[in-house]
Amino acid sequence: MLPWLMRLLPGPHKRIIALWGKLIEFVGEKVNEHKVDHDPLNPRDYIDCFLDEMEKHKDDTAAGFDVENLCICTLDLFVAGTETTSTTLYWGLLYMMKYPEIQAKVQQEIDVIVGGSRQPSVSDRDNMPYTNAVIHEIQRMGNIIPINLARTTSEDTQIEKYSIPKGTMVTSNLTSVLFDESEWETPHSFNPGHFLDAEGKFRRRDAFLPFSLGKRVCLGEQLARMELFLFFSSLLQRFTFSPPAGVEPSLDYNLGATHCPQPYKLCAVPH
Ligand code: HEM
Repeated sequence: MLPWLMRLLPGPHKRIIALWGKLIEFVGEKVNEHKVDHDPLNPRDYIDCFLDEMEKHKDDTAAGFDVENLCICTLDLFVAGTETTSTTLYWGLLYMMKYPEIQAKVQQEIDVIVGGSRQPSVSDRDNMPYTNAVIHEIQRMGNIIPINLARTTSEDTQIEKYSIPKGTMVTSNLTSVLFDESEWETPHSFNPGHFLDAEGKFRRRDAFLPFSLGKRVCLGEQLARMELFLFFSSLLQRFTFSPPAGVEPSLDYNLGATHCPQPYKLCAVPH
């Protein structure tokens, strides 16, 4: 927001800007290393593929394939893909401590479908509707990006009676959808039943939008969903999580880059 103003104003954000610069520099070094042995016939990763695109579009400066963009996009993947998934797992373990009966039902499903002799795999997910529903409910209640990311309108836009001029910063309120009282049976309670039909089969819900939607929907949605399933089910396969004796798990949160539970202690007892 107002990047030119932020650069001029003194304050703690200066440190963030400086550290961000260092990270960009680090990625720049990696890009240079890639250039040394880059083989267009054998791209090894995202940086190699981007370098190929740069070569293809070298006469089209408007295409956006330049080193600066490559560094920022590479860093975006790390920034967008780490704290989001870990914060969701923090909420997940917290809710499992708070609702031990739900945790026990997830473990029961894991025991039946996966057993103890192998790790869960993504192909198990379709056979584990309860676990899947619990993960969806963790994401709904966790609501880790409550007002989504800031975007800018690329053209004059009319939404019902509202005219939004080109170049306006807009954010969409994901909280209003994830807790919509006309969509969810018990919007403010942790209830995996939101994602289960009468027969206990998994059911999708249109108002489940933690990854947003549309053209700028989360690029990593499929990866994140895989990670959440694998980490969550593997952890519960091996451990039962409970609060330390005499502690009532608290849903208090910090609101920073994400909506995150306050640091908490848990006991992990082998299952
Ligand atoms: C639980 C995990 C995650 C959640 C809840 C989440 C949520 C979101 C949301 C709400 C947006 C903004 C969409 C919009 O502006 O309308 C977004 C964007 C994005 N996410 Fe995720 N995300 C998660 C994990 C990941 C992962 C694992 C990656 C990749 C490694 C990733 C990469 C991105 C990128 C690159 C964007 C920007 C897309 C663009 O600007 O077009 N995310 N994410």
